[in-house]
Amino acid sequence: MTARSIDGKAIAAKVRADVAAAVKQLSAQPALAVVLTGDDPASQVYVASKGKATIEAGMRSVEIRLPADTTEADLIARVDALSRDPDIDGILVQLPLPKHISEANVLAVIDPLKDVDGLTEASAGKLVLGKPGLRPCTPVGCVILAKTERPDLSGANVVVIGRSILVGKPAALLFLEQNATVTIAHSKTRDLKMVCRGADILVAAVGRPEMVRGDWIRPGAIVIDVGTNRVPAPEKGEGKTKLAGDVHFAEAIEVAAAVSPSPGGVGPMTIACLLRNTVIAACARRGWDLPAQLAG
Ligand SMILES: Nc1nc(=O)c2c([nH]1)NC[C@@H]1CN(c3ccc(C(=O)N[C@@H](CCC(=O)O)C(=O)O)cc3)C=[N+]21
Repeated sequence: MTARSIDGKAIAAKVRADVAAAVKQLSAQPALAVVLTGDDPASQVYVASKGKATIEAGMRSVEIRLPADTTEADLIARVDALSRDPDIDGILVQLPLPKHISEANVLAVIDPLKDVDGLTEASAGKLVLGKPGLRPCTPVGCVILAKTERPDLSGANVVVIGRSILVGKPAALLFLEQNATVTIAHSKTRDLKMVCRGADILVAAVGRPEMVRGDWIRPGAIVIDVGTNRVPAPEKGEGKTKLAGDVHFAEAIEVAAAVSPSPGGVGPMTIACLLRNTVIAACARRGWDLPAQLAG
């Protein structure tokens, strides 16, 4: 059996079209600020695609690139200035930050009303409590992709590999909100392969290229690959690299019912959800009605 490859690009294009139509109805242009500190490879990929998508959706993109040796105090001052700037609607501080900077201290100065990444204590608290709020983009993208294959996730066994604040933890809570039975697996999980084999929906968010092999997957499962890893690609020429997911795609596609590939799956959805959150944040903060395209 060969599985379906879930077309994240096409599904994201639909979300982006809705966002662009919504933006046209607003009385001013929302602005999204992105702060990139240092040179994490997954973050570089993200920045490249994001600015372009923001402008295509009719919004303003502000990009702040800081060197890896930026001090925590400097970064906090920059983020704080964005929080106070009335013309900025969304703030995204790219993670991971360089080791000498406390992520918690930096995230703490993001105005929760501008928290389009859903990473502040206010947003995380709302997610845990089941209150409406800005939800993290990548996890929302995972749920949307899973639902294209299985619209009712109620009672599904979901295994999330990875417990990061950016993906694993919020993804688990969002699947729980869909009434799934959720397991969070991680580096200390015993017999990880067998845990994964119990999954109807397997979400891989570990950051280890092709770690999930065919025999980790239950026949007929839905596999969502969140990994964005840069790996050497000598076939493309010396010193060249390519993107690889956390899932061994060629093996997975032989076992699963559907596989969301990386690239081409969750990545484009992350960007689409970020644009969507920016419009939602702008409307809430500025007291505008949320255009119908983004309601619900
Ligand atoms: N605060 C924060 N929020 C994030 O959401 C966040 C972050 N930090 N740090 C870095 C990671 C990584 N990330 C990606 C998003 C989209 C693609 C993406 O669109 N990838 C394309 C590939 C594009 C290409 O081929 O160059 C795809 O998967 O098809 C990749 C990576 C978001 N991240």
